[in-house]
Amino acid sequence: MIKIAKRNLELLPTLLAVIFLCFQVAADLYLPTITSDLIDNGILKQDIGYIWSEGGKMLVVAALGLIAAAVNVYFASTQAMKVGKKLREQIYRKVLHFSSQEMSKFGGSSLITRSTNDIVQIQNVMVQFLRMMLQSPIMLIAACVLAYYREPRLTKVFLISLPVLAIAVIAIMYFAIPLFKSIQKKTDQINLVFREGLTGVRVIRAFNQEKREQSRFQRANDDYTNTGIKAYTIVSFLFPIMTLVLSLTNIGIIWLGAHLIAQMSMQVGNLIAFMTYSTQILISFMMLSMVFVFIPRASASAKRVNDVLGQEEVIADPQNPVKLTDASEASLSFENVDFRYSGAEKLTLTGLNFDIHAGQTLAIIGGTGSGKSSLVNLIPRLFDIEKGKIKVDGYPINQLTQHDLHRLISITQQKAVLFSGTIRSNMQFGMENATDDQIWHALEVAQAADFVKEAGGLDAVVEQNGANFSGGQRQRLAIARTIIKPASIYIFDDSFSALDFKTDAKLRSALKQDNQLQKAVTVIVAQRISTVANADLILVLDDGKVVGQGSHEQLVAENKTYQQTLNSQIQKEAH
Ligand SMILES: Nc1ncnc2c1ncn2[C@@H]1O[C@H](COP(=O)(O)OP(=O)(O)OP(=O)(O)O)[C@@H](O)[C@H]1O
Repeated sequence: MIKIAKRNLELLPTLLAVIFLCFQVAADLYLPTITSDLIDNGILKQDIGYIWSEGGKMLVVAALGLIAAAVNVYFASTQAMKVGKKLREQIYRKVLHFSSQEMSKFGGSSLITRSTNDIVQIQNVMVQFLRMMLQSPIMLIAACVLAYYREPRLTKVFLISLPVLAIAVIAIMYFAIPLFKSIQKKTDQINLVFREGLTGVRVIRAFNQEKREQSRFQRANDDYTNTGIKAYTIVSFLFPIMTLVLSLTNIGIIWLGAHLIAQMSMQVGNLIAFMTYSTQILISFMMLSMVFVFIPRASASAKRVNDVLGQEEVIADPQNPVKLTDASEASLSFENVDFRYSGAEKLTLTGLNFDIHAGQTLAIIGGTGSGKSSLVNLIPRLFDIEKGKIKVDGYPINQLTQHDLHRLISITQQKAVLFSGTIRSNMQFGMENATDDQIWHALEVAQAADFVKEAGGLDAVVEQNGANFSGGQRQRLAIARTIIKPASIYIFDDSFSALDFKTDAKLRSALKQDNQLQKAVTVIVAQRISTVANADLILVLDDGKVVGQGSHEQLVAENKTYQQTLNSQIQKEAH
């Protein structure tokens, strides 16, 4: 919490919040003194002039206290909101740089909880800190001193009531704090189930699994609700205990005070003032204890937020990166590359060696799970290799900043991802200042122009995840976005699989004729031989190893795996 406060609170507004809080406390503490004077010197002596002047003073002090409180609330709340805003921005920025390893460490649902619910906990405690946490101790100490100064004989009552209250607060904290901490984890679980249900809603309905999913959600929801009920039930005991102690304390004070007044050794005004201070002491004590109940929950949240912000990136930029020059020509080479997913026993890819140059196409073919996507994901450094060297345009990729490396590469992932917006905004992801002509050209090459025209042109709406387009249309839009970006290496990871044979052939021939792509290296991952047959170099992958490498003709003549794949596909088509 302290770390977050230090980094994100602004000095001047925080200081102003504290200063106005002090004014408010001073006003609250001054009021009982005026009341006491008003009773002893005004009411008891029936001095109407004095009553008017002290009454006026009370009004002014109360009004000033109110204004100070309002100003304090304004600065405390705006600061807390700003801290929340900064934390959300920092988390989002950080997450955008996370590799898959870091993503899977936290999990998407937990990252959402951390950037919403956890930050709200921190915000709430920030407001409490700038109000109650500072106000309560100042008030508590000052009211104790002033009460003692008013009537030391009555302070005996506190020797019983304060320890009773302290024991009650400690007991409540002991039971409630662990529950508050676990509530955050349970929120993660609710989000996880909810998110899975939302993304898989069609599958759930198609398999008639609504009841099963509903009961899975209910379990997570019940778990969260029951923990919350338990925690707040325990905390709710604080108020009755506090009211009881407050009433008993007042009875004790009145009882003792009445004796002293009867003995003529104390004035009525003093008793009234003392009782006000006593209420202030007990309320401050309770506020302070409430804060101590909520601090652990917020500090658990702060830890969860700090864990994300402090996460070291597995894939880091080099300390002295090589600068890109315009002179370099497109090329891609793998030298003895081995790769393994973190925690995996077996190497996912072994002994990869190839070299490909501007204007050439590299195709990667292989069965499911053979390592095709893993291989292409190594090029933009989505994962780091264990051994060997990968060079893009002659630069070893680990010597470039990731920003520079990503400038050289344009990729269509296996699962086409589109963002909500318009066709134009999605295309501008590839090139920020793309003109309409450039966008239409990319759409033509990607065989997407026709359906985009039908959908209403470049301003046609794209729903979340591109849900208003078919799988094949989404793939073509993703391909167009890849093509529009000026790059040295164009990667299409199984991007043609949802296209029919005719569109696939037309698209590949348009890619070959495109000026931009002719100067670049094209990498195509595919399962269909027809998609890869025209490539300059074909890698045949099997279980992470290259079992064949060469042109289509060479592989047809010499490579068994390739021949088997070809035969099985010819037979399939014949059927
Ligand atoms: N993020 C990951 N963490 C751990 N293992 C992974 C990860 N992604 C893939 N794998 C494993 O690596 C191997 C290669 O997977 P990869 O996705 O590269 O295959 P692929 O040839 O692209 O398959 P497909 O054609 O089905 O897409 C598989 O055994 C898979 O289980």
